[in-house]
Amino acid sequence: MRDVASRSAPTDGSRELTPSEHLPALLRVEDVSISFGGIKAVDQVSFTLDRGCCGIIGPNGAGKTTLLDALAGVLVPRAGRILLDGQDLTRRSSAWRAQHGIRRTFQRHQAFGWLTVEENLLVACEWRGRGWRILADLLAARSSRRRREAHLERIEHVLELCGLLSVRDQRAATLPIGQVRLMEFARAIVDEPRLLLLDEPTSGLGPADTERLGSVVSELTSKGECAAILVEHDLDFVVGLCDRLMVLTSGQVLTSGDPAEVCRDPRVVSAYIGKA
Ligand SMILES: Nc1ncnc2c1ncn2[C@@H]1O[C@H](COP(=O)(O)OP(=O)(O)OP(=O)(O)O)[C@@H](O)[C@H]1O
Repeated sequence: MRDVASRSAPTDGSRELTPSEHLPALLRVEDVSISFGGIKAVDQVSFTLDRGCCGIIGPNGAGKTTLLDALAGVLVPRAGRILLDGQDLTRRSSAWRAQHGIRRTFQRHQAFGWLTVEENLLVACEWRGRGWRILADLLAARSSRRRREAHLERIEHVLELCGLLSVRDQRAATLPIGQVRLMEFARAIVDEPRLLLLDEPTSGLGPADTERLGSVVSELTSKGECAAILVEHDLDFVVGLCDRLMVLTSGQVLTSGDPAEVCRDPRVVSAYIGKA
């Protein structure tokens, strides 16, 4: 089965359109399959993403998290390929992918509880600083002190965006779950990712924080600073935020395209929304 989720692709998934027919897509997923024993968790899924935000919805067990795991390098597909800028990363590690601008948040939070909020973000910046961008970092800031200052400036900006300035010096373990999740989101965006993979980021957030998170994702993706894939059960949030929507059922792409149109698709209504 082939499906397409690029910003300007048609809803029937019949043809891939990228900004330039000559440039490779930011992300290309080709016939990816992942099994756990006899369970086909992801079954020949294909799509491309160049920019914007692509939402993935589907019933429990549809394969959404497994697909994100494959994109993040947590799982290796049994078949198929994943390409970033045309480069095959199917068998690359999570660390390699992170160094190349892929960031992931998890359904279950993975904070460094003993570090402060600011330190959690600093870890993300400093780690990347020792990676492939070290030369750029060295040119931008000739001493580690100056590099640290640049990171702190960026962190300050991201903490403000995410409404976390007032808790910057608090240990992550002492925060309520909503703020921990916001901090993890902040940590994922602090180092200016190219591809953001968000797994149920609104889980545990109140309405105000959900709105804040949505507006930050929208700002990042609409400016073209990064593209995002959003797995989410909150359909209103997904439809409001995403410019593409892909529906997974039993590991396969049921349909993809414009979110409002996809939600009107009778197959989606009966398989997912349940109001046929
Ligand atoms: N580590 C694992 N071992 C065995 N089976 C697994 C494993 N992870 C996922 N599965 C199975 O793979 C299928 C897809 O699971 P996955 O978690 O990707 O679905 P999902 O769409 O993210 O569901 P949810 O919305 O509940 O998070 C399910 O049948 C699940 O039970």
